[in-house]
Amino acid sequence: MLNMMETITGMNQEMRQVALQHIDTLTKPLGSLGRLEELAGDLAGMTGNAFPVVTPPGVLVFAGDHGVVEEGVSAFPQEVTAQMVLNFVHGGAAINVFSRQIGALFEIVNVGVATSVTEQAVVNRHVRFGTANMCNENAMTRAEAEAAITAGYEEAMSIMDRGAKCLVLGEMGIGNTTASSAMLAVFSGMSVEKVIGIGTGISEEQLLHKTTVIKRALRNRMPNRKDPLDVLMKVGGLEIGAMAGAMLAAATRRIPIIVDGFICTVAAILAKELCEATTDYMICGHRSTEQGYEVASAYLGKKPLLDLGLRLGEGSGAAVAFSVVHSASLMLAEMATFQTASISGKDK
Ligand SMILES: Cc1cc2ncn([C@H]3O[C@H](COP(=O)(O)O)[C@@H](O)[C@H]3O)c2cc1C
Ligand SMILES: O=C(O)c1cccnc1
Repeated sequence: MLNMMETITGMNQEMRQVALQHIDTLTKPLGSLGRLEELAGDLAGMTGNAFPVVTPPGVLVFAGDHGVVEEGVSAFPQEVTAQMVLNFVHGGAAINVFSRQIGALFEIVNVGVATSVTEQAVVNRHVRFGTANMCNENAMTRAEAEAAITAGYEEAMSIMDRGAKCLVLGEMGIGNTTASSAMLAVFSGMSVEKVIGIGTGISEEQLLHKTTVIKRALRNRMPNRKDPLDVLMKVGGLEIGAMAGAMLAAATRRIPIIVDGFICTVAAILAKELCEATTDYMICGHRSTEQGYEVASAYLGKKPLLDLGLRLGEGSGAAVAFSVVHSASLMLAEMATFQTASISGKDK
C-alpha cells in the first residue's frame, strides 16, 4: 500500500506555465477559450508535456455488490449488478456506447459481484462476493479493502501499459450510493441528510429510510475519519476502493483522470485522503444530480466540466467529458500563433 503512494508528486507547475504562455500566443483574443485554456494548462502540468496527448483514453469499469441492499436502500434488486456486467460484455450499456464513440480501450473488472461471473471478457480481480451489510458488520476486512485498492491500481497500470493516455473511471454496483454517502458523511463531517440522494430513483419515503440506515451503520461501525482504509472497510465498497487505487496509479504515471459522478467522486476523495497529491491529476467530468454530489465536489475542491443532468454512473459522464478534454489538448497542439498565421495583434 505505502509504496503505491511514494512516487506521487504534484503537477509540474513550470510546464503548466509554459503551456499557458503558449496559449496566449494563439490566434484568438486572450482568454477567449475560457476553461479550455485552464484545462489545457492543467493537462500540460499533469503530463509534464507542453503538448499533452490524451488519446487513446482507457475506460475502466469496476463492479461490486453491497450487502446493505438487504435494508431496502435501492430501487433495483442486487442481481442487476451481474446483469449489467453481462450488458457491458455485450456492448449495450451507456458506457459501451460512449467508450466506442471516443475510441477508448475498455475493460470491465469484477472486484466483488455477489454471484460468480465466468465471462472471459470480464477481468477477474474478485475480492469477495459482495460486501457485508454495514449495519450489522464491517463491509469488508482491512485486507480486502487493500486488495480492492491493489486490484484497481494494477488494472490501471495494465491499461496504461497498453497505451491509455487518460483514464475514465466508472463503477457498477447496486446499493453503492448508500456506501458512497456513508463514506462522504465521515470524510466531510456533513450530516447524512446533506450527502444522500435518490440513487437509482427511490421515493421520498425510501430516501428517509436510506438516511436512517446510513445513520445506523455509522453509529454501529464508528469509522475513523483519520484512517481512510478504516472508512473503506467499515462502510465502503470494493469497486469504490478499486477506483481509488486506479487513481493512485494514474497519478504515479502522470496520467490525467476524468472523475465521473457521485460515486466516483467519493472514490476520488478516498484517493485524496490516501495521498493528497493525487488530486492534481483529477478532472471532474460532470456534475451529477445526486444531491450529495455538491458536498463531494466541494470537498474535493473541483468544479465539474459539464452539467447535463446526468445521474447514471458507469463512467458515462466522464466518457462524455473526455471529448472536452480532448478539445483542450488539440487546441494547444494544433492552433496557429499570431506570428505563424501573420495575424495582426490587438491595437494598443
Ligand atoms: C439498469 C441500471 C444501470 C446502471 N448503471 C449504473 N447504475 C448506477 O446505479 C447504482 C447506484 O444506485 P443505487 O445506490 O440506488 O443502487 C450503481 O450501480 C450505479 O452505477 C445503474 C443502475 C441500474 C438500475
Ligand atoms: O452520479 C452518480 O455516479 C450516480 C448517481 C445515481 C446513481 N448512480 C450513479
